[in-house]
Amino acid sequence: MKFEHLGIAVANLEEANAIFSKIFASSPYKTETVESEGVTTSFFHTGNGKMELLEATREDSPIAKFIAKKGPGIHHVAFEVEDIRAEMQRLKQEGFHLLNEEPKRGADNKWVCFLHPKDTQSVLIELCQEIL
Ligand SMILES: CC[C@@H](C(=O)O)C(=O)SCCNC(=O)CCNC(=O)[C@H](O)C(C)(C)COP(=O)(O)OP(=O)(O)OC[C@H]1O[C@@H](n2cnc3c(N)ncnc32)[C@H](O)[C@@H]1OP(=O)(O)O
Ligand SMILES: [Co+2]
Repeated sequence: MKFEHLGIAVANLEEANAIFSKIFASSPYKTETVESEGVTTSFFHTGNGKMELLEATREDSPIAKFIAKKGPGIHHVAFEVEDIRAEMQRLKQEGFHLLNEEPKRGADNKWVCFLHPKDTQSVLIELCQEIL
């Protein structure tokens, strides 16, 4: 498993892009809306992995709920795997609760699956695999 990205929940993507563009001295390399998750994302390259900023597109988005409860901040950590179905099966057998039973299409050309934070020390973990 390899670190892939850190997901940051933001209230205003334009403002957050401006802040992180100054920090990284570069612009996001892409912006993408994933309607199934109710988010618009932007991605920055970092020296090691990526940073994903997420703004809610609707009130029932996980990002809208998170911001309403906790405010903007670190939302999830994503790890790349070679075979997402095999990892999902392995982790399910280990007793983790998967938040989706089938891989779903995420941003930046990935299949994704989330583990429930109640099993992972309150850290939402995303598994992802490149869509070939
Ligand atoms: C763009 C696509 C993709 C990519 O390609 O990178 C993404 O990153 S999409 C990211 C957005 N999508 C998701 O987060 C999907 C998975 N998340 C969920 O299914 C839900 O958000 C959740 C984690 C199951 C929580 O939903 P729900 O139970 O409806 O919300 P509550 O507000 O009632 O929270 C219950 C419980 O969980 C805690 N919580 C919620 N979010 C997080 C979080 N990000 N990290 C840690 N803990 C979280 C919340 O605080 C509650 O805890 P208690 O108060 O102790 O009960
Ligand atoms: Co993500």
